[in-house]
Amino acid sequence: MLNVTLVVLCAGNSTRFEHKTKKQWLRIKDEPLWLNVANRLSSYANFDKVIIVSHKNELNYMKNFSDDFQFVHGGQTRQESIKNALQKVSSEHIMVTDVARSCVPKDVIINLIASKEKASCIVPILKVSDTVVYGEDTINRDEVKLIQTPQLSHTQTLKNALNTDIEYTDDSSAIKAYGGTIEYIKGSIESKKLTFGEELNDIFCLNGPSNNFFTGTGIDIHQFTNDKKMYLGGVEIPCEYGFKAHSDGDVLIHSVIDAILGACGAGDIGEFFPDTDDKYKGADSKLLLKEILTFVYNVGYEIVNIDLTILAQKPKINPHKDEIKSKLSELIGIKKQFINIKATTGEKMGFIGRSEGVAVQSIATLKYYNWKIR
Ligand SMILES: Nc1ccn([C@@H]2O[C@H](COP(=O)(O)OP(=O)(O)OP(=O)(O)O)[C@@H](O)[C@H]2O)c(=O)n1
Ligand SMILES: C[C@](O)(CO)[C@H](O)COP(=O)(O)O
Repeated sequence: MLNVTLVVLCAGNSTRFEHKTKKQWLRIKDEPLWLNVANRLSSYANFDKVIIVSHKNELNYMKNFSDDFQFVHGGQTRQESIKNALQKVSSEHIMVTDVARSCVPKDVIINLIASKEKASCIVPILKVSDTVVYGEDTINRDEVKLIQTPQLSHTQTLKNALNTDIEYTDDSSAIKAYGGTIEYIKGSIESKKLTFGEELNDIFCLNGPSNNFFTGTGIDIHQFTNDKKMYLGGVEIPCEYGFKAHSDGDVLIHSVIDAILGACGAGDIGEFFPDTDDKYKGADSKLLLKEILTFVYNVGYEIVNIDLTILAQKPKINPHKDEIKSKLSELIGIKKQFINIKATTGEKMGFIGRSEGVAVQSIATLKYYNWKIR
């Protein structure tokens, strides 16, 4: 073993990226970028361990993709994320990389490892050939270094250096401020960081997503109660009953949420909004759907269509179908033509037929966000 742990930082919010999908979740065929980076870098060297630092909302979902890595929660900042990972590192050295640097070549990894005893922190850099102006002054460009990742640090020195309230933008700045030594090696233009949306055009080393479609089903059932208003698909339906539930009881939205989660392999509504959590008591299901959609878009999907069937003896659904479709279209952000609503009674049989409650079955189809054609 190398006595080096690889840490892949994937806990950022991709705020400056400004795409619906976060950088770390762009698909390369069927592989999210974070997994592509982790697999590729770990194939270049025999790391003791590979740690993936994940956004707290995405950690459980990430675990579905690989058993080969250890997953830890990220923090509010890049530095906090590294500190969380450091708690799990026992090797003498640590290599920290940004998932946003998706095309780091093998020779950079090999050179970092070969230099590991030379200083507290080994840093790949690019020199600058353009004229550089700082404020009003043209400065000596030979003195300018563009600092890249991955950086390889002595683990204990990095721990000590980050034991501070000062926020550093990279590991080497913290180690330098702590008094550690730095060794610069040649970086690579291929290690360019993906920060802004338009920089996607510069990523040549990666294929786009596969054209696969993903289908999920959802079923929800709620019993009538006469002390609540009835909501179906975010629309208030005039009826003597509402639905007994921890939330507002919008059985249609709950069923659609489960279908969407099913299509992207993300479990079910209860895993996101436990009915034991007081936070969701009386919750507006439109907001729950909004939260699920943010998650689903963040992790790389788009919604193609939704088809659903409402099983209800009462109320009559037909007069409300169009309004429900319009509301769903507005909430989900797909055209009305991609939403279909069917309704059926229970023919007076069973709990539907006896007008004890309503069930909704939904099917959702999803595809990957195609970042290559934007
Ligand atoms: N709290 C954070 C913030 C950032 N990162 C990671 O640090 C790297 C560099 O950050 P950046 O490229 O700025 O990514 P984001 O923080 O996602 O971008 P933005 O600042 O635009 O939100 C990325 O791999 C990012 O996932 C992290 O693990 N934890
Ligand atoms: C660590 C880094 O990639 C070195 O250039 C850079 O400082 C990260 O900055 P960000 O604002 O967190 O993207």
